Amino acid sequence: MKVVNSEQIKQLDRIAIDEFLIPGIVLMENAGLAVVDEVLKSIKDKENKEVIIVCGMGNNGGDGFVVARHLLNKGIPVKVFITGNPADISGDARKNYNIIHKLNVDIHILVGVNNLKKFSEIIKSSSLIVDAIFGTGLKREVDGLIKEVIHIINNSKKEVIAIDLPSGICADDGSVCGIAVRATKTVVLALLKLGNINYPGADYVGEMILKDIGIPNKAVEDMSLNINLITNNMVKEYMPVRKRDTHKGTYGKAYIVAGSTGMTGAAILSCEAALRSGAGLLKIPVPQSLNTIMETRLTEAITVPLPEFRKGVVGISDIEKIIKTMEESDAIAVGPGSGRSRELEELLRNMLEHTSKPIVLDADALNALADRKELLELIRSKAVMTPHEGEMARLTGLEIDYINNNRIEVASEFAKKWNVVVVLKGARTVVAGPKGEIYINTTGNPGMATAGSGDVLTGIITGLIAQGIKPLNAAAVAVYIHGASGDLAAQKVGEYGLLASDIVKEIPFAIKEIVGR
Ligand SMILES: NC(=O)C1=CN([C@@H]2O[C@H](COP(=O)(O)OP(=O)(O)OC[C@H]3O[C@@H](n4cnc5c(N)ncnc54)[C@H](OP(=O)(O)O)[C@@H]3O)[C@@H](O)[C@H]2O)[C@@H](O)CC1
Ligand SMILES: Nc1ncnc2c1ncn2[C@@H]1O[C@H](COP(=O)(O)OP(=O)(O)O)[C@@H](O)[C@H]1O
Ligand SMILES: [K+]
Repeated sequence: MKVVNSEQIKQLDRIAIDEFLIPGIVLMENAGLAVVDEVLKSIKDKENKEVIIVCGMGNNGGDGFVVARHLLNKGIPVKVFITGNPADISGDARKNYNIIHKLNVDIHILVGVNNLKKFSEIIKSSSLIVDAIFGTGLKREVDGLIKEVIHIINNSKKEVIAIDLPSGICADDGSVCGIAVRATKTVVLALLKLGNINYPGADYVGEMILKDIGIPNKAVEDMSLNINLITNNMVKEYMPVRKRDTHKGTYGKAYIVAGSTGMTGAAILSCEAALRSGAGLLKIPVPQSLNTIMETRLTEAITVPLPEFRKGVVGISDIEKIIKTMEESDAIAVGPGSGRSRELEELLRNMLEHTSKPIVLDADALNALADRKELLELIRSKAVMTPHEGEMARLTGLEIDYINNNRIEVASEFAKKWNVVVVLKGARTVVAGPKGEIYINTTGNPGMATAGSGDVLTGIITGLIAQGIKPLNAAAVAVYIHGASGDLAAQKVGEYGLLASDIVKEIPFAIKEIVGR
């Protein structure tokens, strides 16, 4: 599903109007009608049906005027509040204002303190508020009278239906521009905006309903939009069908280089997650002294004991064996719980130099790359890097705050620069491909902010690549499954006590629920 920023929706709007000759007022009519549907649903069982519509001076306000007209026609009592001088309304919004003016709709103009008091009183006795102050045209901090208006709306505790975006949320990144309406429901028009799904905006939208307003699909296709929301359908499309006449070799061999003394758990979580995601076979190189514990904990994996660099850390004295196993595999991962050492850097250098196989780089492998940036040059192709913002900061030298405020741009620039797939983890994980492809994930919950959760993700990505899914798609599908597994786990144990191992246990059930098998 496509996601747009304010510039892209403006451009799409222009294409629909100028190239496909759909009058803007028709789109506005469709937008208003889409909102009316939702308003009627909401007030259906209410005795008091009075609807307050708060309109701004742009097209979002224009949508609000259309809503007013149709509600009036259905006998619903409506009051319209306008946040400025109606003389300043122009274009299609002006036409719709003129119509409701002619129809003698009860229109109030919001100016001055007394006026706000009246507004506050009137909404107390209403049933529902429609927020049509700002949509994608919000440009600067909200202040003055409109700030007060939004404050009153939020304090009213009334049900609020926002048109397109809760007013005050920036369409481009979900930031709050001073203050924003806390909506119960947001009717999103035509396409999802980044502001609807990115935090903190996502916390303000309430229930999100996406409505068609008649923009031709062809116009959307012609724009080759690059930002996508990962959906159930995408996962269904890419998860391989398990045909009857197959065997474990069909589903690929994974090779996970992970774990060291004190961090065997990371290896176990990654390995179990890869197997629970459907990989046919899994091998793990193990420092000799840890072999017994790994064998005891990993029933289904094959451990490959190797000489140690120091106790509990895989050495590279038998690098040929590592390279051979690596090349016999379909997907490789390196890093979870590997520990930071010169030896790991050398191991990684050898792996990157010798492999032609897709490789997932996580945790200590990312630290090694941050410490020795020249190793990044060795990544030739098909690598998936899974940094959280801290690891991304070390890799790029950027401030964490900057990364968090520009997650898509940072992930995408890095992916393009190094020709890799980047999974920038967090509350809205961004998956970026080397050609500018972007996938955003909305599954998952804060219970997943727990030790080992990222190791599970690495296992899922590796397991999916082993099954033949291309790295970019595997990364996108994996973050969705990872989040969905975390959501199932949270349903059972809540968010506080959720452990990474709870996420692993839910992987098969999440896949079954999404894929249906
Ligand atoms: N895309 C589509 O296909 C369709 C889109 N449609 C709808 O149009 C919406 C976009 O409309 P839009 O572009 O007119 O912008 P909108 O959100 O109404 O805001 C602009 C107004 O707000 C003002 N303003 C801005 N910031 C401010 C601030 N901080 N404080 C105070 N004022 C501020 C700004 O004033 P200015 O900066 O110009 O002085 C201007 O007056 C979109 O979300 C959807 O609902 C549908 O009608 C059908 C088809
Ligand atoms: N609030 C949240 N909502 C959704 N997912 C989250 C949230 N917090 C963390 N996660 C997910 O949990 C994982 C944490 O990974 P990471 O920070 O690497 O943990 P660790 O290093 O302990 O394994 C990431 O996939 C991240 O996207
Ligand atoms: K709005």
